[in-house]
Formats: sequence, structure tokens, C-alpha cells
Amino acid sequence: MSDALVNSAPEAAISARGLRKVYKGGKGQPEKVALEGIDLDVPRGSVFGLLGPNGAGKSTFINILAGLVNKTSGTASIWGFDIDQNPRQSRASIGVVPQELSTDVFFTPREGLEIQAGLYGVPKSKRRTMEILRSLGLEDKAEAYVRTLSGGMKRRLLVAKAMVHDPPVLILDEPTAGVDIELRKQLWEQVMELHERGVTVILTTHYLEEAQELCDTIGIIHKGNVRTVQPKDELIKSLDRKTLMVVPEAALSDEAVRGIEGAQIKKDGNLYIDYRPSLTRVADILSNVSAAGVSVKDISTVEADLEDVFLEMTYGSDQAPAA
Ligand SMILES: Nc1ncnc2c1ncn2[C@@H]1O[C@H](COP(=O)(O)OP(=O)(O)OP(=O)(O)O)[C@@H](O)[C@H]1O
Repeated sequence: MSDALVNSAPEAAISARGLRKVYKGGKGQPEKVALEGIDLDVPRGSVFGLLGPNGAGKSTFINILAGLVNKTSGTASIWGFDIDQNPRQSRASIGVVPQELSTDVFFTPREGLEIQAGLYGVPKSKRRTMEILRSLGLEDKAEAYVRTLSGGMKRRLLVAKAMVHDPPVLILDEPTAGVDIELRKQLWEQVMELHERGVTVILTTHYLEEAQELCDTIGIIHKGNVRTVQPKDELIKSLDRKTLMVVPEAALSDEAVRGIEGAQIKKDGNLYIDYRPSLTRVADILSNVSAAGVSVKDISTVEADLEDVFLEMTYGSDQAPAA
């Protein structure tokens, strides 16, 4: 990261307080409150997943940080620099990889990176154009026409462009939307490499599996409010839901397991019993199973995953708003 940014070492990479955005309604449309006044801290060095259903306010939040949308009220800082009071340093502290493949077809990747570095005022002696291209596996495409690059290469080029000024914080907006599994895995590896180099990575994604795999901290936004920000593992534990899978010795009937609370026979013929680890011991469930006359061949437990948490915090909350 650039020298000017080394010493600031803030607690949070991104910090927002009471951040509110109301889009003005035009042509008879009512105004739209996109962010209700959010408080959010992204820990330094984290891979932070910003999740939320469509229209939750994720892009609005990112665009305010990137300087593309003006906030209505509240404060935000990037790497300790307030976006109003220190716009130059806050802008220099962040790189944003946009969702669309909006690469410039008139320049080669090398030229494109040089131009971007120029826009950020990176002196020629400090530019790392070829190093960045190399780290993203694009070295041999440095002089290629951008239109000849594959979709995956174009996406990596966008990551490269976001890194020219060596920002300590990188935001990836839906980095793997519409890309195939192999490419998705490659991008995941690149995100982890950036993380290992100390870059704080914030990503929005619709693939909960992606957030589960990559992110150590999760923030969930819903209807312009922050529902939660927690380390991923704690968040999953907080759901307090597990499933015990019992493989029976012999085929089971619904009748036989009716007395076991939370039990269900699935298509694979196994018995699945949902329970709350904070309230119920596995030993007690097993004695119920045994009392029902089921002889057990094997057992295993299945933990809730991020998808369960997400559904509970967003769609589930529409029925019963969080206190
Ligand atoms: N320029 C705009 N003018 C008016 N309303 C807007 C504008 N941009 C976004 N909105 C509205 O603000 C709300 C939040 O939108 P935003 O794009 O931030 O959500 P999102 O979480 O990024 O959604 P998605 O996952 O679909 O990209 C939505 O209701 C959206 O329709």
C-alpha cells in the first residue's frame, strides 16, 4: 500500500455511522429510502461479505464509499479517512471492482493499467503495471487487444485496474456473477491471495456458498438496515440449529418415528432430526430414537449454513421483525 496510507492503521477498514440515503423521486415517483441510517464497521484485514436480498441497499452503500453516489446524511470513513473531510485520501484507500465487464477495448491491458495509474496520480517510478498483471495471470496478455480476452480475463483485468494505486481496501461487487465454476474458483484463489497480502476485501455476492467459502465476517443488510455484523462462524452458531442424521439398520415407516420430535424420513431412507444444540443433547435424541425401536447403523450431524442464517435474517424477518 502507498506510503501516505501506511501510518494511519485504523481499527476499522470501513466505518459508517448513521449513513442514510434517500433517492429523490422523479416524474411523480415517491422518494426512496435506500439506506435508513446504517452503522457498520468492516474489520481491518477481513474478507467481509456484504449480503442482502435485491434492493437491500448494498450498491448504494458501495457507491457512496466509491464517491459515485452522494449520501443524504451520516458519516463514513475509509481506512480512517472521512469521505467528506479527506476525500482524496479516502478515495486513494479504496479500489472498486464493478459488476459489469466495462473494460476499455481501445487499450491493451498494460496501457489500460498505465492510464488508470495516471488517473490516480501514481508516479511512473512507483507503478507496478507488469507486477500486477503477473499476479493476476495476465502477463502474457499485456499487449493483447482487450476484445480478444475471455470473460474471465476481462474480470481479472478489472481487479488489476482496481489495484493500480495499491489501496488497502478492495471492494468486489458480485465478482463471480454469471461465471462458470472453474473461473469462480480461480477468482476465489485470487481473493485469498489479496487477503494474505493484507488487503481488506469486501465482496457482495448472491452466492451464499461463495460467502461461506471466502468470508470470515458477514454483514447482512435488509431494507436499508444492517441486520447483523458478525464473524461467520459465530453467526452460524447463533442460529442454534443443527440436524442429526440417523442411518437406520432397516427401512423405517413414518408411523414408527412419529413420537420423535422434529424427525422426518427423507427420500434417501434416513431419519433427519432437527434440534437446537443449546436446548437438546444428542444423547437424549438418540434415546428417543432407540425408544421408538429404531436400530441405528450410523449417525452424523449437519450444521446450519450461511444460507439458513440469511433466510432467517431476511425473508424470515418479514414475518416476525427482529426485536
Ligand atoms: N438512482 C436511484 N433512484 C431511485 N431509487 C434507487 C436508485 N438506485 C437505487 N434505488 C433504490 O434503492 C434501493 C436500494 O438499491 P440498491 O441498488 O442499493 O440495492 P442492492 O442491495 O444493491 O440490490 P441488488 O442486489 O439488486 O443490486 C432499491 O429499492 C432501489 O430500487
